[in-house]
Amino acid sequence: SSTSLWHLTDLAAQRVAIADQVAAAKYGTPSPIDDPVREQAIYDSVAARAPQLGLDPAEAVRFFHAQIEANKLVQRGLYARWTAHPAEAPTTRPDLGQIRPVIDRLNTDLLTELAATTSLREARSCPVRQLVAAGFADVVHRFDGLHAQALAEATSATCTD
Ligand SMILES: O=C(O)C(=O)C[C@]1(C(=O)O)C=C[C@@H](O)C=C1
Repeated sequence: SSTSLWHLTDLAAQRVAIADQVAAAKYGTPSPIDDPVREQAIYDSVAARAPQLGLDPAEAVRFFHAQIEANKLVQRGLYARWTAHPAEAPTTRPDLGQIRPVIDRLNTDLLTELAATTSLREARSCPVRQLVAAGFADVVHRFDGLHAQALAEATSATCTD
């Protein structure tokens, strides 16, 4: 099992960072930010894999709900930025079909690390440790305010109250 929340937090930060590519893939296309079918597929997959990792499916789904809300927070923030300042909008459009496998991999790694951090996430010290880890990740990933806010959202479901 893990001795810190760092790896889990770094994985969440990588998932927040990849939202930039997702937004660039969808911006200016008819594909909406929200894809409920894709979200449900993630929740179903997470819930199905949770028990063999010793995780409560509902708890695992709650954690991934926060990851997806964080991702959408970045996408919406970037859309607003790009609409207000078209010069900042991406000039090339990545293929969502190539980004989702990377997200799938991050989801798998997050689920594994969620299981490895169960005792840390249940500890009284969890909230302050999570706050410190997220602040460190903001610096390591050079996050701006939008991405730092998203990582705060993503890590809001780490500790089990
Ligand atoms: O895969 C997408 O289309 C995304 O926008 C990423 C993501 C996610 O965080 O996994 C976020 C919003 C969508 O509703 C579905 C999934």
